[in-house]
Amino acid sequence: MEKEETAKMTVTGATNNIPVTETWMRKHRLLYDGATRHPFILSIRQGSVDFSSFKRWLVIGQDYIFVRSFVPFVASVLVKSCKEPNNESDMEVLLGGMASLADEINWFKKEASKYHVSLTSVVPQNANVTYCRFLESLTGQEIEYPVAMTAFWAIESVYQQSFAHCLEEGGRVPQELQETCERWGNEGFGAYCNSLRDIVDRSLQKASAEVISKAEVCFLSVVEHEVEFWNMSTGDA
Ligand SMILES: Cc1ncc(CO)c(N)n1
Repeated sequence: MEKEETAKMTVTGATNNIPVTETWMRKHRLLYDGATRHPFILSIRQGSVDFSSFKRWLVIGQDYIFVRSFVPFVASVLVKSCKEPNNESDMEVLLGGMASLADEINWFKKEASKYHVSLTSVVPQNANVTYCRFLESLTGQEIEYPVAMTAFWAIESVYQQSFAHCLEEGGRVPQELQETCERWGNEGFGAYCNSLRDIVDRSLQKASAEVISKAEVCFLSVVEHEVEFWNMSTGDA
């Protein structure tokens, strides 16, 4: 084995046949599950969630604010992807992501009017403000493509896997939250997350050890922000 390869392996723990994202998932499983199996998510799955005005305000109002900040971040990733070699399929996947965000924004508006949540007067909670700032910090030109892509994949995947878990056999999702769970937990969204993951793994194959470890740190930050996002459901975040 070449010296350089050995160094790379030490940093990432990756071997030739295990994708980097898979090594992260194994290494950080507990933390990751802390997000996808958060007590709030489990309460949705078990049907014990109290979908009172406060929870609606969280799932609709706070997430609407998050998604609005997510759009410029995704746009910045799209711009980066255009400068990558062999970018055609990346661009298409990211454009698809943009289209689904447009759809999401409409859905939030529809839900908001159904439940009489005023989207323009929702005040972002601290955890949300911090998360949105984190997204903004990742839009700069100096952020490498694999690092930004890692954040993008992690943000979408945590959400997809959380809501997919609610829909798995044995769940008792309340009727009013069924559509929410299906929106992010459906198989198509899962396939989209896998495409994002493949882009991350491919872009990391060519990356330096420094970029790979930056991407790993970024992955961990996303998971922590997701946990904090759901911690808002207890009202003392
Ligand atoms: C907090 C949060 N994370 C991820 C997503 C996925 O789009 C979302 N809508 N909200």
